[in-house]
Amino acid sequence: MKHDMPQPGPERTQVNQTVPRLEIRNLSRAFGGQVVVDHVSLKVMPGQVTCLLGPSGCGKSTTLRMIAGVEMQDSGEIFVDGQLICDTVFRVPPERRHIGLMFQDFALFPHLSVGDNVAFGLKGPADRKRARVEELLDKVGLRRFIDEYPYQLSGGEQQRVALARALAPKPRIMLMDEPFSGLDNRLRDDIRDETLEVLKAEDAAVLLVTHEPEEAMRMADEIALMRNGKIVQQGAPYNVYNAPVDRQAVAFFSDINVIRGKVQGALTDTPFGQFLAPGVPDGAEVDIVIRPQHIKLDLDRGGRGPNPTVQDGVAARGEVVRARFMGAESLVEIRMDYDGSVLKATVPNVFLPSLGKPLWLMIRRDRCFVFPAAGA
Ligand SMILES: Nc1ncnc2c1ncn2[C@@H]1O[C@H](COP(=O)(O)OP(=O)(O)OP(=O)(O)O)[C@@H](O)[C@H]1O
Repeated sequence: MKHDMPQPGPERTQVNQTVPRLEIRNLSRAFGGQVVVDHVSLKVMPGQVTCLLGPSGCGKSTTLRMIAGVEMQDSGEIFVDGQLICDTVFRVPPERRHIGLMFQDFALFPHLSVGDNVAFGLKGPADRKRARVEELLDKVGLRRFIDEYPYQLSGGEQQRVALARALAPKPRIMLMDEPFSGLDNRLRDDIRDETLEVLKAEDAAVLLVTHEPEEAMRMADEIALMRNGKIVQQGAPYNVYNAPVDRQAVAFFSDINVIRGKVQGALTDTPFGQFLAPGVPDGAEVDIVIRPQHIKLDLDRGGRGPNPTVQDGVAARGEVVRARFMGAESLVEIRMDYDGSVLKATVPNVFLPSLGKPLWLMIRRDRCFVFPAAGA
């Protein structure tokens, strides 16, 4: 098959808000018979940041490398602005894809000034190049360093120069692979916010790879949650966090508590009251999954707890087996009277109960997820 089509180029770019800037369809790749990317499909619109989020080794970087063109897929297609740039036969070479790259080891050229680093990928008359370099250094707040050398800059400043360098040729797509992982925590938050602002202003479509849920939540318009080479869920951070597809998806974002129950008549009884389990056959087990911040604690009043409510259901009693002060909150672990299991609750830091103290737990029913029991 021969594809005869014009090559993509920035000068031909027309922003079309209905055609994805980047689209991959059914991208797959195996190494030595082991499938590491398995029919991955996603779309990124201009000006949108999508985070490919997943544990180490799930195939995120391989997906990014195929889009960049430095790795070939075994099957599937890649489109930019609706035009095919790569399938298993046709392939636009990496340098003609107009894709900006920013990786963790973003190394600037040490022998070039900051200005020359940013100008590196630019073509055209010197005054136009200079204007673009100044514009970008302004955006990242580093214009004053234009004639300095990388070694004179802090890690965070170097990161911002790397961002300016990647954006200088006005890439239509930016691929970022764990770009902030070399920075310390406080600095990282600032750089993330600044980077986001610059990326939005440049209107590139951004695909950012990370294994950190906080980073994805902070940066992404859309999260694509990846596991074992597949995208298991995709959506706005709010939806992925609040309507997870399975127990593992909940656990990827936070600690979890699991209460197992047996289903009878689409309901399951628990010490916290009944839960709906629609579509689950009688006798099957379900896991009721709840995050520690959605467990409420109440004091024991001579062996009695709070009255049941519609929102929080019935209270169940337990005893504190561990309480740790975490700064903004305390993590309290409670051994439950009903089966000896230990549930975790996080509460604002003013509350730090002593060991052995009896407490009553209530769970936010609207924040519980009911899934078929894992391994059942
Ligand atoms: N060139 C290669 N040859 C053989 N195996 C590879 C190659 N590249 C990646 N792999 C394997 O493919 C799997 C996915 O790797 P990949 O780097 O895409 O994962 P990742 O999700 O980006 O992980 P990390 O966050 O640790 O970088 C891993 O098991 C890795 O060892």
